[in-house]
Amino acid sequence: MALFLWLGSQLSSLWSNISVLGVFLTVFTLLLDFMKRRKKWSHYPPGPVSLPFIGTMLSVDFHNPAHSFKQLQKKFGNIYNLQNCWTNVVVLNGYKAVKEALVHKSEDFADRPYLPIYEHLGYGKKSEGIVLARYGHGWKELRKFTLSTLRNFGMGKKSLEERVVEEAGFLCSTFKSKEGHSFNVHAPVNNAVCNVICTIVFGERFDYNDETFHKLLSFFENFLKEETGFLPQLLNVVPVLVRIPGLAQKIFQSQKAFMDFIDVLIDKHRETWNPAYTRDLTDAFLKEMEKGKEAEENGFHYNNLRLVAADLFGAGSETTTTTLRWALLYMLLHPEIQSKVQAEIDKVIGRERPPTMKDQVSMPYTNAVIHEVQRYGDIIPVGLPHMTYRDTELQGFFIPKGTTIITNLSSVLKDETVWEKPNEFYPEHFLDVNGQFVKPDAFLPFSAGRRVCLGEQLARMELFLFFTTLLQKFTFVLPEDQPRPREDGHFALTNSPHPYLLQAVPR
Ligand code: HEM
Repeated sequence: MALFLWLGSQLSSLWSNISVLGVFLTVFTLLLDFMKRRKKWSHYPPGPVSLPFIGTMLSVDFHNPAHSFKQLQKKFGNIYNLQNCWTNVVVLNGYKAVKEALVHKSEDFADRPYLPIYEHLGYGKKSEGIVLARYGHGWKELRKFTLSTLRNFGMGKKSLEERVVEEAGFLCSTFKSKEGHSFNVHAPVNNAVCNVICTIVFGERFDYNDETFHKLLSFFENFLKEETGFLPQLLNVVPVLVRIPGLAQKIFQSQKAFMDFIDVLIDKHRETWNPAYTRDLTDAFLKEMEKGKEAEENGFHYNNLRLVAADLFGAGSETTTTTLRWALLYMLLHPEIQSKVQAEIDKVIGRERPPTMKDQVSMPYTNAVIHEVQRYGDIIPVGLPHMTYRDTELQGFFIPKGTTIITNLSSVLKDETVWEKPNEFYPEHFLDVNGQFVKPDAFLPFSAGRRVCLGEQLARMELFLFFTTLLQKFTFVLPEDQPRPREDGHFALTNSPHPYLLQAVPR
């Protein structure tokens, strides 16, 4: 009995000790969390109340961040702060704030935050590719190399232009094979756009019916879905979670499969490599790698080759495909605009000769329509995350080094202080009173400054050549049995149209 009493008293004292310890730990953790979230700076941008541990993450719908950012802009103004757990985030809204940061203070805002969710793909301190690379020597070297290689392969010159025109021909044949029946343009347009990147990176294109090609494209589509929503955001700011063995591979299966695919293509390529003859970007990269230690230190090693190839696929395919899908959707919704574009094509190019980039200057209306598709389609609404490279100041606010910056491009492309009809499809935004093409400064779908889209020239060439070739050969109509397509988009890093069907009637 005495033993039981003694045990009981020991247990109760242990329990009260545990309780005290628990209370102490809770208070300590809350205090630590409070200290980490406390802003010690004066003139820091305002923002919503930050909750323990999760900060302001509940203030943002990560499936539609542009909408949340717009609501927060109404409350806190053009520059406000958010807190993803303990990561400081500042969101920039409207043309003035975004331009001042990206253009006038370009270097201050040129860094990228480190994103641990990509570690399982081989991304790390010495292998960053271009898109996610921290601002510095390695990024500069790879960006310079990629830009000059693209240029040498004809970016802005005739040979790449010819390849795009040829690909537009294949795309037209696929549309023609539908014989006027309703179909979804997503897959064929994606095939055509991916083939342009494939030609640049691996020197070859795929047949649209190729099984391997279909697999690659479906991995990539899921790749984007996997990095959308609350969970990836959480894993990026609490990296210890993403480093739990096997977890990233499980959550990001398609990303891994996509990367494995890139590895197979590079390995196949290496087998047939001849240093005397550069076929494509992979060959040019392999040649740099041969230059030895210095080249390796500049970032020319195998892992970066995989990441640069993946970057070009990632950044260059979905973006252009989505823009073209919006373009055809707007033609269905605005047949009178489609007719005006076709009239200009008939006048300047005719029905037979393929379009060339030289035609662009003589086609202000078509050019205005393509620009308006990019503005209104708003395909990368919240840009890619930047990070401050040093302490800086913006419109009277202090922003410390290492702050994650969101450049809300949607708020620029639809800035009510700049555009006459921000929420309508209105090609006249890009025409002067004489019907000549003009480009307002707030046209920033490719962003601006040091991290401006590296593929802008290529993308603009693809948009012009694919769009004019398609409208030269077909009139796009809404099938009678189909509802009017939705004009609002679906967000998964890009803002893309909901699936729709059309009929391509040969002209
Ligand atoms: C309509 C098509 C496209 C749009 C709207 C677009 C838009 C963008 C945007 C908004 C960024 C982020 C810039 C920033 O961080 O401020 C970006 C970055 C980038 N884009 Fe594009 N892009 C398009 C096509 C392409 C193509 C075809 C390529 C490839 C050849 C490409 C390669 C890149 C790369 C490599 C970056 C990262 C640049 C860096 O961090 O230095 N893009 N793009």
